[in-house]
Amino acid sequence: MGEKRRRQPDGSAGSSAAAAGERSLIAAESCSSINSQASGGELERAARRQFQQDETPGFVYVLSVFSALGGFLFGYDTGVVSGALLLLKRELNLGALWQELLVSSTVGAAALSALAGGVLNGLWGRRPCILLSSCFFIAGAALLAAAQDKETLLGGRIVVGLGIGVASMTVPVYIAEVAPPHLRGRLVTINTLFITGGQFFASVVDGAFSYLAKDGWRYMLGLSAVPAIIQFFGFLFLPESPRWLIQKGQTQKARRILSQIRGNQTIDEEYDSIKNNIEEEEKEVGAAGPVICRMLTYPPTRRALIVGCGLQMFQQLSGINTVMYYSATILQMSGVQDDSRAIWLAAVTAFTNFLFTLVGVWLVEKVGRRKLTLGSLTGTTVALIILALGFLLSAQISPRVTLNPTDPSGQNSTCTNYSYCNGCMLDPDCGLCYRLNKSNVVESSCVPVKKESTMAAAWGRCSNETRFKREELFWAYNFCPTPYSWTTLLGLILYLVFFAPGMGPMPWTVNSEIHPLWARSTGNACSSGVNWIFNVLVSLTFLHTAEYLTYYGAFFLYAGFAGMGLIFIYGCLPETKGKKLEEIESLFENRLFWHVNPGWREASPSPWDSQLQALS
Ligand SMILES: O[C@H]1[C@H](O)[C@@H](O)[C@H](O)[C@@H](O)[C@H]1O
Repeated sequence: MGEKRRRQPDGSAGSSAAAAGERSLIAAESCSSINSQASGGELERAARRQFQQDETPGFVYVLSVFSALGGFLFGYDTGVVSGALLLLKRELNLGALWQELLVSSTVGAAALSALAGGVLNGLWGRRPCILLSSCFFIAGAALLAAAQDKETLLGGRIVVGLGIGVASMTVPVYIAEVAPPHLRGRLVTINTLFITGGQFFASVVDGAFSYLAKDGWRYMLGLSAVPAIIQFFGFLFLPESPRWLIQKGQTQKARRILSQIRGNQTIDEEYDSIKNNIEEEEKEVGAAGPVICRMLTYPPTRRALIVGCGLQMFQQLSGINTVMYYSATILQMSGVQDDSRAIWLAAVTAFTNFLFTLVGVWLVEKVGRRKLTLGSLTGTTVALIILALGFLLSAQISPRVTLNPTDPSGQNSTCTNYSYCNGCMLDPDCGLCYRLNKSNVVESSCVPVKKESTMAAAWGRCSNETRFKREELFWAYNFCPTPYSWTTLLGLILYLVFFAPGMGPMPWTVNSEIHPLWARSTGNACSSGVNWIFNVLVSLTFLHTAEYLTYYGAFFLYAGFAGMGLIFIYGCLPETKGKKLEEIESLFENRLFWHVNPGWREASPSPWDSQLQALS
């Protein structure tokens, strides 16, 4: 199979590209004869414009945007819950266990349904799976908005999670299968742009409805029905992936859809190449036995699976979701005291993530997947070290506890045993009550936190919010007032600036393209499952990790994981930019880590590059 692929013209982007290329060549030639003075730059731009016009009919964008609504819902539903919980815990009197259940049930359900989504994608196709996920989103939103008790809320969050899992594994695959090679990376990355856009929108909605103390959460959780309904009706009219149809032998329908997607181009060569590839793969790997077993016993697909799952694992191990889910807490720890100010600053964090994912959309087809991921993870590692140093500095100059009041009920509390704020901050049951003299902490005491709200102490000077504010007392839960807070803030911003363009989107983008068609659904199901499982592990253990290792220890740990990720990516991730999906399997013919394959570093020339070569 590798042999045959090598016989294909190197770097060619397929038949449609060739056909379109011919037209662009003619166009560019006539252009140069009209104006023989035209500079190389103008000629290049003209050829590129012409080529891209022919190559990318608007329909591909319509398909991508409608399917990426699944990404938007993934981001919205995972992001909105933190704000909704602030209101819910007061209205329904939710304890810590129920709060954790409402957050992690969604992510757990997403992990299971992403894994099951592989089978469904193979059996039913991509379109029914996208429709199914929008049904889950609509049903979940309705349940949540109408919930009268916490059990219904839990049911709604599980249903939403089922939708997220199926969408997260299907959408990138669908977009990759309908996109032309030169735009595939960019279009799949748009899905992650929609994820981070959903997270940002959720934080704005959280901020806006946080003032509506009664029922505000119903709007927050129910609003996601709107994009889900749009997606559902849109997809009733949108087509199945032609690659999946060819695999299932529905060749006539596949041809019709392929020509609809490719607009005015001839599709014969693209169609033949997909079809030959499927036939060859069946001959070589056989069609018997479960797909996962065939993937594991055939070296190129086994390697692609390791790379795909490894990328998703390191994405989560570098701590993105502790930063996203706990950004309000991190900001409070760095000294932002007010609850609603922290919510709005968390919206700024989400916006930074969104904005820099946009940079990734722009860069992915320019610098390629490999360089983008390596650069992004290097910056992320440095930012994690800065974050950790910020916490370390804060811990080292942690203010002393100077007062030791006794519990009026006579009970012994561990809080009053701490002599420094740092110990007090790391104990989830305690907070620091203090006064400020200029910027120095004075008259400080470590006392138990109220059970119902972390905004005040259980007893003593800081137990009544309005009173202690009037008396110019401050209450610090989860943070210590120090002059080094800005280091943490800087680390947080730098983290997002580096993470968002590469490590955020590339694991999804690369996974959508590295598996051959017969293994694509299963490969993506496994890697998305790994993503969700590590998401749960990292976000659920964050607070405990911080308790045992301290905050700086936790962030040094994530920096260590990110460093390991760098070695993994350097040794294993090939460049897939500009390659046809059918060509990519040959990149995994060599053993991982064996030597860094020189072919990996440089992307093959893009289709219009070869046209320009022909012109010169
Ligand atoms: O790629 C996405 C994105 O980076 C999100 O911000 C994050 O919350 C997800 O876990 C991740 O998979």
